[in-house]
Amino acid sequence: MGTRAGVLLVNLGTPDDTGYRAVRRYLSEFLSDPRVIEANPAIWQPILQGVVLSVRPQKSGRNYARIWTHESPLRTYTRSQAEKLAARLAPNGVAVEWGMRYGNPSVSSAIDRLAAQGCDRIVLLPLYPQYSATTTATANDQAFRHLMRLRRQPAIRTVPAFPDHPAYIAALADSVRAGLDELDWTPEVVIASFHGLPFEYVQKGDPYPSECERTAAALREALGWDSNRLLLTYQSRFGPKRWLEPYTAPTVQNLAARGVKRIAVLCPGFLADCIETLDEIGNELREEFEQAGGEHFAAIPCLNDSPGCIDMLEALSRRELAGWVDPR
Ligand SMILES: C=CC1=C(C)c2cc3[nH]c(cc4nc(cc5[nH]c(cc1n2)c(C)c5CCC(=O)O)C(CCC(=O)O)=C4C)c(C)c3C=C
Ligand SMILES: [Fe+2]
Ligand SMILES: [Fe+2]
Repeated sequence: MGTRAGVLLVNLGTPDDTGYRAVRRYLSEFLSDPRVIEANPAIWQPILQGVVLSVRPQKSGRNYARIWTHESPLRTYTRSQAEKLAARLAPNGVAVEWGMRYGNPSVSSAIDRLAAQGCDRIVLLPLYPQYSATTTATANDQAFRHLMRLRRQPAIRTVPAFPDHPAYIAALADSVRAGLDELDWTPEVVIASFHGLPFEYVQKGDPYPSECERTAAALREALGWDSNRLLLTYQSRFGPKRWLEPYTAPTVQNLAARGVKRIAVLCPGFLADCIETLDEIGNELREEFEQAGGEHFAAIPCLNDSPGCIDMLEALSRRELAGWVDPR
């Protein structure tokens, strides 16, 4: 058997459909991950399986239905990113697969598909620019859990988070310029809204907020903007505890209350549009801004499968493939 390298893109995951059962199954897997909810399972599981999963899937399912195409957008974009990256790396004989930490296609099945293509060396690329134990680490955990069951284990390299990688920042800056060029108005303020995290996780050592700040700082520099023009906020608070601040929604409502009429919002922590960007920002936040007196609201799309995003994935992959395949 020769040697072959493969790249595995790992994203968060998404329900198979918007119905109660599928959303419940997905949320149950997601919210049972001890990397995500760091509570004692003996206490958390009864709460999760009881009150949380009897109410939340209905509400989430309705929200998913508002953004659903023939499937979840997160799945469409992650698949397309993998296909386009595969075309870039095929000349070097590198295989590319994609998997989801929760739901389908699973990380295990993706590793098996790479092995079936002869890959004995795998680059694991979690699709999160900013490191968090709740995302990056659990994506890698899931891959290693599968390797524990393999007699013939591939060699593995994990791609570190890339909060200010030049190709990432260039793609983001281009996406902001393109998003604003489409408007016939100019935003007074642009908001970079990142997914939030319980504050306690940061106190325990999760470096996530400083990674978000690195991204915001690099993006400001690329655009020539200061911190009044590009604000950093955190969205998607879940549960009663304190999460990272400032929260996105109250920030936007305060801006409107202070007379700001025109804002644009981007979500740099998400490489693919999903419920959090299309619905929570594109629908809910827009309504909240308008109800508070705002007049113009633009949601800038995620990098998705844009050429800039594929350039970035290719650069990250090639750096980690060094020594495994001939450069270019
Ligand atoms: C305690 C709960 C959660 C933590 C911690 C958390 C961290 C976290 N999540 C993302 C990226 C995504 N999250 C998405 C959806 C989502 N997240 C939570 C909860 C926590 N996330 C829930 C309950 C949900 C489901 C949606 C809902 O019911 O409203 C998604 C979108 C998935 C999709 O199908 O579209 C992404 C992507 C990051 C980056 C992060 C920590 C940094
Ligand atoms: Fe989340
Ligand atoms: Fe949300």
